[in-house]
Amino acid sequence: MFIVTAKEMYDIDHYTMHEAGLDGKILMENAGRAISGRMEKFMDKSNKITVFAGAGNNGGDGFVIARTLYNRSYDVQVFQVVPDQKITGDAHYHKLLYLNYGGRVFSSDDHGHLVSRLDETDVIVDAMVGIGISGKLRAPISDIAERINQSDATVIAVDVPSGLPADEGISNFQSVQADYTYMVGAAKMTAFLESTSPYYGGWEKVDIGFPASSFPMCSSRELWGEEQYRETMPEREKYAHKGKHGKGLIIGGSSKMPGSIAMAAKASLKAGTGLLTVASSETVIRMIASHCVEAMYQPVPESDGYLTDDPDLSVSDYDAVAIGVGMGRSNRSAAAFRHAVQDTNGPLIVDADGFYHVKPLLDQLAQREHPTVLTPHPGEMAELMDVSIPEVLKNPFRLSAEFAEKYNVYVILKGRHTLITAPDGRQAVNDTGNPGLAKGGSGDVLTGIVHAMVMQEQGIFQALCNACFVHGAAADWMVENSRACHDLMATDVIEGISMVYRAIS
Ligand SMILES: NC(=O)C1=CN([C@@H]2O[C@H](COP(=O)(O)OP(=O)(O)OC[C@H]3O[C@@H](n4cnc5c(N)ncnc54)[C@H](OP(=O)(O)O)[C@@H]3O)[C@@H](O)[C@H]2O)[C@@H](O)CC1
Ligand SMILES: Nc1ncnc2c1ncn2[C@@H]1O[C@H](COP(=O)(O)OP(=O)(O)O)[C@@H](O)[C@H]1O
Ligand SMILES: [K+]
Repeated sequence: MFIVTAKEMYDIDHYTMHEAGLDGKILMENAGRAISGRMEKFMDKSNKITVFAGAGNNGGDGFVIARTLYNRSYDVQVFQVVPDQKITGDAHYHKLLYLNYGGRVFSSDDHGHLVSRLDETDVIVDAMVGIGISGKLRAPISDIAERINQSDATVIAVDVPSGLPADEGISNFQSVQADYTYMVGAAKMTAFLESTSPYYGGWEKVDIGFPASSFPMCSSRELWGEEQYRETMPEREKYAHKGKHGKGLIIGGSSKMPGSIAMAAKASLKAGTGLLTVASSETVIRMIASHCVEAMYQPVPESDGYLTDDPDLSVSDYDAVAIGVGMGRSNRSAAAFRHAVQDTNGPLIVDADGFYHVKPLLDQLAQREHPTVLTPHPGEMAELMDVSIPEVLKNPFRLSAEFAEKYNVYVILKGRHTLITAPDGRQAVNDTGNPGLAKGGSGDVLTGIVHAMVMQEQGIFQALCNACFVHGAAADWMVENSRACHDLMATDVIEGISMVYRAIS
């Protein structure tokens, strides 16, 4: 499923109507029909349905929904939230059809009727404003949005909850709070931002006949889910040997944080790494070796509990190197990062305090021949980019794309909706995971899975998307079957990897 900005959606519309030749009235008919069919799961014939229709094509969708439901004998009324003369074009055509079928349209200026109808309404259809919104909701629609939000009815939004644009970058907004949103044709960016996604309620996408080819032409952003995982995740060959599945190195740990590297190492092995070496201090190795007996261990010197560089550590001998987990921010470790950045001869994954150490090396990352993968959460991303955390949360798509391109890195911006960005601008949002992951150690597990995935036979971008998918799906499986969000531990997530691999292939 593609994720679009308003411009990209309008480009898809334009291509469909003007290149492929499908009439806009038919698109609107398809949208309204698809949504009215699906929303029947929220209601029965005894329910009262009230459609709020605006002036644009979003309102047009509302008139099609009203006609379709009216024609199926539902008790439907439409409240038009703009004067008659504002309804033009395809929306006007569908308003007339609805009237010709016997439907009734009322003005939202008739407050008495509006209030009494809202009191008895079971289902509200919000078709006031879609992706054509500019700025904050204006009166009277802003007042009606408030009334809708106070009502007890089930609120179904058409395309977007009125008040939200498709694009990221907003902070001052007012929106209808939907229980469920039917997004037309493609998912909209704001469905994945922390501040706006809750207004969508549950959601799904409805297909209305846009040519499949129009989406990749206009957007390079997609939602990554089970379908994409199944399509891209490589099978293990019958004659596979351990060398085929990656000889990996993980460098990290400090005496204060020995567990991080243990979890990353276990997750890497669980996720499929053929042969794993853990480079850490002797102190850390003594603490963790019995917890991950499958790994090999390479002691490196330490100072005051922090790793220092070991010039004899042959990072170039490995297929992928992950560095940073549990390492801390001591300048004693800086040389170890320079060494890894200069000499690693394959994908290099940097996580956690590693960002502190690679920030001065970003220009060197840009010159690397092999992929570099950074896995920050929003706080770490803000620090890397010298912007505030609210700025990152407001513009995750744009900031990730700018950073990835500038420094030639892959960025995994972690969160409820983890965003994966390639240096060429491709982006994917991972669909799996739950609040049980909001616990120290979850990120270390992700690093281990990423480390394993980049060594399997798949494109690097797919590998990162599949790593995020497996990480979230493992947590989901555990929460559905044997844990709750409260007690889910990062080590449980490692256990869940097996369940994902067994259940989905
Ligand atoms: N072929 C297609 O195009 C298809 C489009 N589709 C559907 O169309 C939707 C896009 O339609 P669209 O482009 O007509 O814009 P739309 O979202 O209805 O908004 C425009 C209206 O909103 C108003 N308005 C703006 N800002 C406002 C504010 N702050 N506060 C209050 N009002 C505000 C603005 O008023 P004005 O500024 O003109 O006075 C104007 O009346 C899309 O989301 C999908 O549902 C599907 O059917 C598939 C086919
Ligand atoms: N509410 C949530 N829903 C889904 N995934 C989440 C949620 N909270 C955290 N995660 C995931 O958990 C991981 C947390 O990583 P991070 O913050 O680096 O943790 P730590 O460094 O403490 O191990 C990320 O992969 C993130 O996407
Ligand atoms: K809407």
